[in-house]
Amino acid sequence: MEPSKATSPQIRLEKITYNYPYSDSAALSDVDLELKKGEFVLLAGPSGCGKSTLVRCLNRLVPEVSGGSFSGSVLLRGKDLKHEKVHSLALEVGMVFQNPETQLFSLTVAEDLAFGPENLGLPREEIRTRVKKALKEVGLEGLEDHFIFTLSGGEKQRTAIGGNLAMQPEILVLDEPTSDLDPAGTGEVLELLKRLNAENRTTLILIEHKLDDVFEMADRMLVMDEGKVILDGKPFEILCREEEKLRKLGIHPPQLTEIARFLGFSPENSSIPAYIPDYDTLLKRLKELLQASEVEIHPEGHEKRLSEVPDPAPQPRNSHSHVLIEQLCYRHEDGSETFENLNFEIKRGEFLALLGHNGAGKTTLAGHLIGFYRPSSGRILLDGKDIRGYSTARLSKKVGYLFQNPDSQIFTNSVFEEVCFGLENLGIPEEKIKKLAGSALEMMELSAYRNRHPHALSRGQRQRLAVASILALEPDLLVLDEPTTGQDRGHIRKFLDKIRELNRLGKTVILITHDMELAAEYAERVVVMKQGKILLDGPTAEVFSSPEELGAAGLLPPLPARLALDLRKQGIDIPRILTVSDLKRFLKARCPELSACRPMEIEKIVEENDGGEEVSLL
Ligand SMILES: Nc1ncnc2c1ncn2[C@@H]1O[C@H](COP(=O)(O)OP(=O)(O)OP(=O)(O)O)[C@@H](O)[C@H]1O
Ligand SMILES: Nc1ncnc2c1ncn2[C@@H]1O[C@H](COP(=O)(O)OP(=O)(O)OP(=O)(O)O)[C@@H](O)[C@H]1O
Repeated sequence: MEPSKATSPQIRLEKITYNYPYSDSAALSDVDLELKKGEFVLLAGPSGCGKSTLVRCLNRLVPEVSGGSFSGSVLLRGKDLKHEKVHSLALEVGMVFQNPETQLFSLTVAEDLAFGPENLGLPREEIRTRVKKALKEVGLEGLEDHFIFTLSGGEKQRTAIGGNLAMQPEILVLDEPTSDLDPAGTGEVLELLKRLNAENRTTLILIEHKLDDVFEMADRMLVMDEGKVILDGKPFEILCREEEKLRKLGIHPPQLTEIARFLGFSPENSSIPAYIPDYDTLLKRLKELLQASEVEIHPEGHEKRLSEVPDPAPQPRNSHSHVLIEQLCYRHEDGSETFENLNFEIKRGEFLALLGHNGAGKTTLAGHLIGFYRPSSGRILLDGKDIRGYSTARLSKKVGYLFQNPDSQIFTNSVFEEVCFGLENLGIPEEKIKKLAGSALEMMELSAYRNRHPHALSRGQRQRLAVASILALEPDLLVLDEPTTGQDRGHIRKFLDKIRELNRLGKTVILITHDMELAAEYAERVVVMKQGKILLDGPTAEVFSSPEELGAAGLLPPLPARLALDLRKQGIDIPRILTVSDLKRFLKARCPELSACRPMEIEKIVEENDGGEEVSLL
């Protein structure tokens, strides 16, 4: 939707500068910004750059609740919000926070959705209608009477979004609303946002680190750094033109733009209008390029060679069992069954990604390894020993468990104390504790915050703190439950590179994630769960070559894997591919002219290859 120049701004921020209490560095610095009604704005920026702080100015959480020193004005439809109270703005500005648990107050899902409308004093019938509609919109029909504390992470996130929808606000701010959702759930929520924006003209501000699913939907992208808005424009243009700058900030381009740009679909030349190619266009372009290069390299035909392409050689594996789960059955207190006779083995030194839809049982399974859950029947062996009699404290020496929500594992009053906490419990000498804690903080780029209260960190910083606390303990088995929430891609990669290094030194890693791109890049084995059962289990390339089975679990292979699969189906000679880097490497080897040409030159190649057919890529 093109923002109309004629309409006056719905929101206007004038010269906003803000410092949190006791903080000498500004979280926001001289921000001027206008948003029009009905705009769909994507707000990106490295972890800690001020995104959450900025949006909290819109409903006066900053500074009314946060305190600190604030200057400048926030105007909503021309009205200065200076004298407004947070609760009075709830009808106008809805906010879905990063951590859904901070905004779920009621006992059951339906009660939580009704909470806002009840506070507005709406008639009973109207409340019922709104709740029913919101339940449907967020896909929680059937779960209305479930207790909030029994919901999986993704189900909680849907409840938080539903609660806001029931309020029908004019402006909806969503802080990483899909970070805990499975790919199918993410698709549903994004469709919903598109509909709200198109049909109700709800102004949307979406904060996201992973841009793949959202950059095409937004009209406008804002990029922040160090408390300032540094880029403002159309998402595809910013992502292509400013790729280097964004990468330096830790904002990685979506896979689609990275591949598109490599293939020459790019608005870098300002005389060319921005054009986002869709999946089929990329597929067609790749097919053309690879067919042309096949004729050159293998004029005799390609069928034979497809079978010659070897799949990645299986990694030699240590056969020593690290985790052995035998006939595991687990029932929650309410009698609902998550596992029935589950069998599963993880070898020492494996890097395994555990995938599955929301509520599949991933967290429940992982929680058994640290004693949060105890089998109803069956047993779990760690290094051949039954852990039945082991306390969680004892298990935590062997198993480093990173919670889905970092706030669940932060106990102390300073960043440094937090990292020392676990080490002290292990009775390690003080000097060694200081050393281990110092290097874990450095690894997670948190040394500058060592004296700060953990809750005065941004969400991404808190997540990194939780990781630092675990890495300092140097456990043999690392269980990372969605460790990427709230992190910018730069920090995610640094962190996972570090985890990979530890894995190469012999640590076993279980990565629970909804991010297929990261699973494809880092894991050597992928296990897919569906409703408490293991649906797929195998080497990563093999699992991501089974789109139908993955689809049954609500998952989709990452874009480069899908492209390669579809090309193979069309008889093109291409091996299994998992990452954009693999795809680029393969294309560079097969079509050397591609890496050498710039966008305008690509246009020429297309004209030549198409033999006169008018297909303009740009
Ligand atoms: N309560 C607080 N007291 C002091 N400083 C704070 C507080 N909350 C946040 N900050 C700091 O303000 C800066 C901006 O934080 P903010 O949460 O707005 O960042 P963000 O861009 O939303 O980060 P993320 O992507 O990690 O959520 C960060 O440097 C953070 O450490
Ligand atoms: N205390 C509980 N009582 C009853 N049911 C529960 C309880 N805790 C979890 N469940 C249910 O068990 C199922 C598995 O939950 P789990 O948190 O393991 O899923 P998950 O695969 O980790 O999901 P997500 O990706 O959303 O985090 C879900 O349907 C959840 O609603």
